[in-house]
Amino acid sequence: MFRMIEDVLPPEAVAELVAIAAAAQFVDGKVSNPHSRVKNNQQLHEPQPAERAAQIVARALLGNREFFDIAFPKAIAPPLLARYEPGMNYGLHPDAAMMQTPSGALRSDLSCTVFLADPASYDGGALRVQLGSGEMRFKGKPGSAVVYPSMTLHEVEPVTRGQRLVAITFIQSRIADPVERDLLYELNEVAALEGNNMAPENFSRLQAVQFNLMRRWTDHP
Ligand SMILES: O=C(O)CCC(=O)C(=O)O
Ligand SMILES: [Fe+2]
Repeated sequence: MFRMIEDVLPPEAVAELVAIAAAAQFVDGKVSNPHSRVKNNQQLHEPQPAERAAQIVARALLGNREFFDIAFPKAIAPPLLARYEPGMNYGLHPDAAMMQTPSGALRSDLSCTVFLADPASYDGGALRVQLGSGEMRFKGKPGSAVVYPSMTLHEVEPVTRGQRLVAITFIQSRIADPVERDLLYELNEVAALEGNNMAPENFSRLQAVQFNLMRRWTDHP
């Protein structure tokens, strides 16, 4: 499932992240993927500002109802600020299945980019997700986020002007299977939208289906 979520971060949070990025040192993005031959960006590596940035973005995502409903998050990797200057890109790649985080290993089911720069302020730099012989391209406004399956091949197109600043993170979902996750999201949405129009006894039966699918499909702790 591919979802753009608007206004994950309020303008003040975007401004704080932009200020953190402006004041901090960025390093070659290869620090976290030393063997990558396609990663050509920069990332924030100074512990204190990186921690503050991660906290702002993680809190906003986990507090966002739409994100919660779509992702069924069990754990998220500390969001990382990444920067692309003219000439930088991140060539076509899949995201690793397992990642180490301070709170343990995480299986990456969903990937997320939170956009922090005004799309008019840079050229290029779209996130392009390959879908067979088709594609989806995302270049969101500041504070918006795109959530997409980590199993896709995707790339960040070369930036040719300005600076692309984003926060990126990876999410382990309580529902590992993408088809099951999307089915339950749809069912929950329809139940939330139409439940009040149903006879109460039918709504209870529908809820039993929602809850029992959740029991069957979620990872056991
Ligand atoms: O910068 C982005 O939007 C995505 C970067 C990416 O694909 C990654 O870090 O794995
Ligand atoms: Fe990626």
